[in-house]
Amino acid sequence: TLSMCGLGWEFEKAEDHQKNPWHVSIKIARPGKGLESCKGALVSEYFVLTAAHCFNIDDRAHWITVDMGKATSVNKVAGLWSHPQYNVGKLKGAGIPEFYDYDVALLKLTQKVKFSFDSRPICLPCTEGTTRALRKAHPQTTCNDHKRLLLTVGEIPALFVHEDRKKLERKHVNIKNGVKRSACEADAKKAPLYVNVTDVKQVVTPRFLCTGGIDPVVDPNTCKGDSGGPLIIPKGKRFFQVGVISWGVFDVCKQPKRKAPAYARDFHLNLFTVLPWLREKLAEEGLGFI
Ligand SMILES: CO[C@H]1CCN(Cc2c(C)cc(C)c3[nH]ccc23)[C@H](CO)C1
Repeated sequence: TLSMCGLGWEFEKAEDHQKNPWHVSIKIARPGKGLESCKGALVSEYFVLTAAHCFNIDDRAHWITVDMGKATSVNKVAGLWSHPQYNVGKLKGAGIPEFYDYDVALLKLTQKVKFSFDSRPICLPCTEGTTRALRKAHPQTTCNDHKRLLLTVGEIPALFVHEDRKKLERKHVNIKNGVKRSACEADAKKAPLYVNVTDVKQVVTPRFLCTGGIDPVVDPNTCKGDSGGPLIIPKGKRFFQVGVISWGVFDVCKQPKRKAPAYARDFHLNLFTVLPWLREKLAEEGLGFI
């Protein structure tokens, strides 16, 4: 059957993971180095989409586990593919210690996920599932139509999910995709590691979507632990992933008492900018890329 992507159970009594059935928690247990955690989104029967910066070059698949919220099982990982153009140290020579361009990765699970109330994939751009979910299912629907419908020019209402002690909280933000975009991106220079940045375009490449700040409204900010989670556009009771949480200027979880400054912005990898890589890696998943 054609599994419906991006469908969450909206009943008030529904469990968090039934409301956000794509949300996964990723743990990396490096021998002798403790535990690192990130978030991700289930995007097909075998694949989870997350951020490349969650992993090191020498991380092994068998150090990674994926938790979908069911108390019982965690999933083991058969493979890890970071985007080939991701290179965190690329600008070290220019005094820029961390570079987040192309910050996206796919994990392949060892077992196929049986879709259920609390495990179901989110809709990805330029797939048949998204065409159906957008109710634009006339055969001529193109990938550009998806972009036009999802990434409208202006402020785009979006959300991400923050996980706090197993509780999932939806955080509502605005993607600055119009006249407010350059102000959003300019605040990247306020990040602690970016004191040597002369032109913000060195670190905010065309691969990013920008949220946060206080204009038009105060946006909640991401924490380091939110890395890899999906940036989601809700549309007509369905949920579409347009970004991957990549990095932020200010980690609100590090200083929970402190109010986030107006320059606290968050940057997300725009999935429309990595479609060839997504198509290639997910070619066998039956997502029907258009
Ligand atoms: C360029 O300099 C900054 C890069 C990233 N930042 C850490 C960080 C990461 C890695 C990932 C996500 C999702 C974050 N959300 C908020 C902070 C934050 C720190 C600032 O806290 C330094």
